[in-house]
Amino acid sequence: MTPLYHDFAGETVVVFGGGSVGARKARGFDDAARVVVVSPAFDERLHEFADDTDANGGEGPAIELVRAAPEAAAVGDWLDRFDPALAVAATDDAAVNGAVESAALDRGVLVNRTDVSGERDPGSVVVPATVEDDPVAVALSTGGTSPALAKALRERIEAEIDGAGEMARISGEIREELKAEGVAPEKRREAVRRVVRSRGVWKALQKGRSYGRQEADTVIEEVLDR
Ligand SMILES: C[C@@]1(CC(=O)O)C2=NC(=C\c3[nH]c(c(CCC(=O)O)c3CC(=O)O)Cc3[nH]c(c(CC(=O)O)c3CCC(=O)O)/C=C3\N/C(=C\2)[C@@H](CCC(=O)O)[C@]3(C)CC(=O)O)/[C@H]1CCC(=O)O
Ligand SMILES: NC(=O)c1ccc[n+]([C@@H]2O[C@H](COP(=O)([O-])OP(=O)(O)OC[C@H]3O[C@@H](n4cnc5c(N)ncnc54)[C@H](O)[C@@H]3O)[C@@H](O)[C@H]2O)c1
Repeated sequence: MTPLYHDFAGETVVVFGGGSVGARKARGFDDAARVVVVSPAFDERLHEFADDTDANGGEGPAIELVRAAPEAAAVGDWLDRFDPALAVAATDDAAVNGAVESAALDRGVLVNRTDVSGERDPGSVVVPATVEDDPVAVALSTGGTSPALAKALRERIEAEIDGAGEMARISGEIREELKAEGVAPEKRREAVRRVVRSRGVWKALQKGRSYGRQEADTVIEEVLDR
């Protein structure tokens, strides 16, 4: 398994199965993609998300619900209808999940099977546990071996990367500023490395962005001997 970050903007994700797993997967993709859930019944959270018309930048419901229970042989037609970039197999019917997998693979559509772990067909993807502090994103997988461990590790990392989003913005800014000032690449790299590793800057960020930036400037002055 090779981890990648994929941009689903403007794409469709179709989730087969509207139970608790289908609801979690749909929610995971609805910020970026148009999400359609095909199922004969829907977890109550899905009704709430489907009603949340602000979530999609005001452009219609975040999640569309289609009430249907396709048989295995009909799954391909549903994929042709929605032309998704990713299909998620989250029904409680292994034959239907299997059909989602093979119909998707036939069409070159990425597929996530939620009801199997371990070895899978080429072209299928695992959905990792994720922690986000925009623009920083951490994704973690146990290769399908232990989703419960993935969740437990995700909770640890959540605490660990508190403030990382702001740190990314500040250190990115500093990098650009030092470049513009013509600071030699070696010095510039050292300054940025010291900032992202500085306990003082991380601590100051807890109080707010400007405190973090101020502390970072002190670190830079030291490195540049100014
Ligand atoms: C990370 C996360 C993302 C997400 O789903 O959004 C995710 N599972 C999460 C939680 C979770 N899932 C399960 C439990 C109960 C405890 C347990 O059984 O261990 C818990 C924990 C809980 O709920 O507390 C049960 C379970 N999961 C799978 C099976 C099928 C099987 O193993 O055969 C069964 C058994 C069903 C049964 O036997 O009934 C399969 C998969 N689940 C995966 C991802 C993929 C591998 C990820 C990896 O490589 O680690 C994979 C292979 C396929 C996929 O879905 O992509 C999400 C954490 C979200 C978070 O961060 O909180
Ligand atoms: N990946 C994970 O993290 C994870 C966690 C728990 C369970 N699972 C597995 O995922 C599957 C779903 O789990 P769940 O807890 O959401 O189950 P669930 O029973 O709550 O939901 C299954 C949904 O599939 C729908 N469905 C049934 N036949 C269908 C069809 N032909 N087409 C479309 N939808 C159909 C049902 O109406 C229901 O809404 C199970 O097979 C389970 O083994 C995976």
